[in-house]
Amino acid sequence: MNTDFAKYIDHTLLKADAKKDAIIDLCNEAKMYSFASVCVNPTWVKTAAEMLEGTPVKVCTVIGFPLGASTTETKAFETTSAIQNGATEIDMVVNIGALRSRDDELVKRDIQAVVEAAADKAIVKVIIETSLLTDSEKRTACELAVVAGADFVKTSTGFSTGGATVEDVKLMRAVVGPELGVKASGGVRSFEDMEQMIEAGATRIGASSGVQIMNGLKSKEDY
Ligand SMILES: O=C[C@H](O)COP(=O)(O)O
Repeated sequence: MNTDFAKYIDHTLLKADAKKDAIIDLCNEAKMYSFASVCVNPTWVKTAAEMLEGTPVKVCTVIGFPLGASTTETKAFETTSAIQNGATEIDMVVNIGALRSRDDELVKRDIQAVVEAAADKAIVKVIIETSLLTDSEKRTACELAVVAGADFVKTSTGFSTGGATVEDVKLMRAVVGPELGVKASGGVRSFEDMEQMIEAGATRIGASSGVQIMNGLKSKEDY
């Protein structure tokens, strides 16, 4: 386990009403704590990239977010545009309806289009939205993400009926094997939550509570 816990965290602000000041604060916090990335909506990628230029903090954005119901062409265009604006991490939402309809070919093609658009300029994490899926659908989504060439699978948007659970992270890790990334996101609020997700197999944490999580670590160390 990497004990540099900050490097697990994608410091996230995806709320629709997030103002520019809040995005600037997010970037400053990410620099201060040396988080892995900031995760912002596409409209804020350019601002974040300018603020974080020359720092190790990456710019992550979301594609087909939060429903996953955009067309494949739209997701590919969003990806190209985000990369042009400075994103190097792409968190796409899988086509949940197609997955649940067992249209595995569309689900795979959708992911492949984003992977191809990202090429060697960005990594791709596939949000499968576990709270809406059966365990069998979770497994299928992870298998298709692997076949389609994704770099990570990710539990949740944080905008649906539920977030990350230890059981789902374990299931996803078991399906994708030891090499692919697994990102736990949605409802990770404390250092203890993060530790449990890492123990279960998560290699990245998506959280809007990144500072709170790190303060929890500090309290533990000071104890
Ligand atoms: O990773 C993306 C999620 O929206 C973060 O969810 P959260 O706000 O519950 O931490």
